[in-house]
Amino acid sequence: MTETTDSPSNHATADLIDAHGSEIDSCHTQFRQFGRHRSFCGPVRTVRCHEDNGLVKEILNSAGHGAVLVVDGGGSVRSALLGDLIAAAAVDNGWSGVVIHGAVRDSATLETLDLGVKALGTNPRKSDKDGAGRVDVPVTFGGVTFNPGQWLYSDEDGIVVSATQL
Ligand SMILES: O=C([O-])CC(=O)C(=O)O
Repeated sequence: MTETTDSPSNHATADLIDAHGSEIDSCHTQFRQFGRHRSFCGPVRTVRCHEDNGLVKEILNSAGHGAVLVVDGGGSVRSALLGDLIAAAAVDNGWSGVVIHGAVRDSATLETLDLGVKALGTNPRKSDKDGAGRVDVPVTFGGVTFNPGQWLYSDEDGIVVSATQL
């Protein structure tokens, strides 16, 4: 059987670490999977915010061009930074995934969406929408600094980040 070269299945994180371990970083945060896409990859965009998802909503409502939005919510699970409506907008706008160092809600619906979603956990409480935070700045968690423009590969085993597309 022939597999296409851009299939995420060719980018198992364990294989990437075995092949490129000294050049790529592996995030040690233990995320849960939420979206229907268990394997996803793409160039990194970032948001840093705290219990306010105004910027997350704005960015995921703009064209994603196959990118992965990495949201550093400071690890707070006191409110959700993503729910089903914003996630559906991300699908419509061509994002491949969202990694949230924080919480999501509407998790049953997230399971049905053609999107990769990783987050620490869930909380039904919604976040503020003041738009406080920063866009496309380096963000750090799980021993990894995620820089806009790097490539992120995610699957059931974890998340790895490379300076270039692998
Ligand atoms: O609006 C929010 O804060 C999150 C949410 O519930 C959604 O995306 O549907």
